[in-house]
Amino acid sequence: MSLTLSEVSKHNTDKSCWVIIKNKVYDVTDFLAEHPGGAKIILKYAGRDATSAYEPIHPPDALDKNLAPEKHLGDLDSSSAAALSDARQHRKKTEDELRMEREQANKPPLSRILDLQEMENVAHKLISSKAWAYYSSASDDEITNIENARAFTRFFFNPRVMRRLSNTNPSTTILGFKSRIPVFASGAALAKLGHPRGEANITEGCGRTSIVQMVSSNASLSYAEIAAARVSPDQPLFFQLYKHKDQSLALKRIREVEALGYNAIFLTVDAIVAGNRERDVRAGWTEEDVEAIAEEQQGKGKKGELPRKKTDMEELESAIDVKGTAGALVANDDRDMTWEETIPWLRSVTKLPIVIKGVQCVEDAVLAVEAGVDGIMLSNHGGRQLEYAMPSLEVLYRIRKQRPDVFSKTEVYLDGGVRRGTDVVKALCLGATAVGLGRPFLYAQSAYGAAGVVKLIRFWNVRW
Ligand code: HEM
Ligand SMILES: Cc1cc2nc3c(=O)[nH]c(=O)nc-3n(C[C@H](O)[C@H](O)[C@H](O)COP(=O)(O)O)c2cc1C
Repeated sequence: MSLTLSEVSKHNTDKSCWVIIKNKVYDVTDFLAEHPGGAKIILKYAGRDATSAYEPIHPPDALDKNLAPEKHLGDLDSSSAAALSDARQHRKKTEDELRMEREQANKPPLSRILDLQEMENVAHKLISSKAWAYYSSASDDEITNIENARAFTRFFFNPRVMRRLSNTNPSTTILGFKSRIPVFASGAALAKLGHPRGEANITEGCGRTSIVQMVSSNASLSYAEIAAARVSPDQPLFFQLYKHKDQSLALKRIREVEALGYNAIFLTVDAIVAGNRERDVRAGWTEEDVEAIAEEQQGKGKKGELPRKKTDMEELESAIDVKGTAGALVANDDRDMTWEETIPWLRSVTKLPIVIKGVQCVEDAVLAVEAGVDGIMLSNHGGRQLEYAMPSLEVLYRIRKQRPDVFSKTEVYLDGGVRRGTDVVKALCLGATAVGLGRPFLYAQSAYGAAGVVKLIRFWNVRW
């Protein structure tokens, strides 16, 4: 069936809500209540094109997976599609888009980038303010995020000399999978916000440098697309699991990644409620304001008549509470996970190795070992969840001091603030098997695609 813009525009309420995504029309009326991002955000696009809001934050298979075939109403007719494309092309660019274009033209060559901070600076200039806010923000006053990195500055080496070093080899194994250096990409959502190829850049970069990528449950490509981006079929991929509160949906997700050949499950346990990332929330408002101005300029606002200003109470109640880009990502997470029930359940449904991601104190490291997991990942989600969680490196140090037996019973990984080769070495000296990096991979792929990811790994002077 082919539909016109005018037909679609009639379905613009919660009683009948149609949206256009990439020239296809969907009836999302029944889905409104189920949407992890909330109904209001979809209603904002009811009866019109939602592509630009939808695309960067949803994997391409989200609609197929979640809407019954009869809700896929058909294509826009060719003249409507042409009208939409024309409107898109002639849309006045925002200040932010113009800035990004300017910066892209002046991007420094990758060979001139010497460290992760420079890579981050380039990414900051190139990506949208919304992407920057989502990637860089952390909870509340961002203390834990800052301290994650600063913790590394509190530990010094006790350097030993006169040891044979010409034949050193930094490679290791993580859960039995070979890794060129003891570093991997921690699962971080929505890589497409920073670069159109998104997570596939990280997959290719990790494949080329023989390190492992952990893929986020909230990746912006489908898990299949990411698996397909591997440089060889045996390139290992770990899967970061957000466990859905509906056990059968959680199982469906596990079965999907098992079938695709993913090699381990990293169950995230530190994000069962959304972190309070205020910079991320503010970025959403800026976007809304820009849209409102654009609509006014394109004559969609009610020109001539002064709209009645809402009372403060009306404004408060009608505001779309999207909690930033991140707010909805964990909306369906299981909030009742326990050591006693969740780990045995996970063990019973999968043979893949299980790692707990988000251990933040010595006591829980010990409980994780007792629960029999294959690895523990000391992480506070890059300071994005519980503010004043202790820096991951400090937790590692405390485990080393108080419960060194943990290291002989399971593999211990860490992420949060790792930015230099010396940070990696400090974590290894304290007993970690390997370390993960979150933001740096997002920045590297945003700025330079897969080449940026390769460069990021090469920063640590490992030549190949
Ligand atoms: C504009 C029209 C939109 C449509 C038609 C739409 C549709 C969908 C669909 C079909 C899903 C998959 C549900 C699932 O996997 O359980 C989904 C998930 C989601 N949506 Fe939307 N969405 C829209 C806008 C938005 C916006 C603007 C946001 C954020 C501010 C958002 C945030 C999310 C999140 C966080 C998820 C969960 C992703 C995941 O579980 O992988 N959506 N949406
Ligand atoms: C933008 C962004 C998205 C993230 N998404 C996820 C996610 O989907 N699942 C998850 O377990 N952790 C997620 N994390 C946390 C990372 O896996 C990792 O723990 C953290 O980024 C490490 O800190 P670092 O950024 O200082 O390296 C995310 C982090 C960032 C910055």
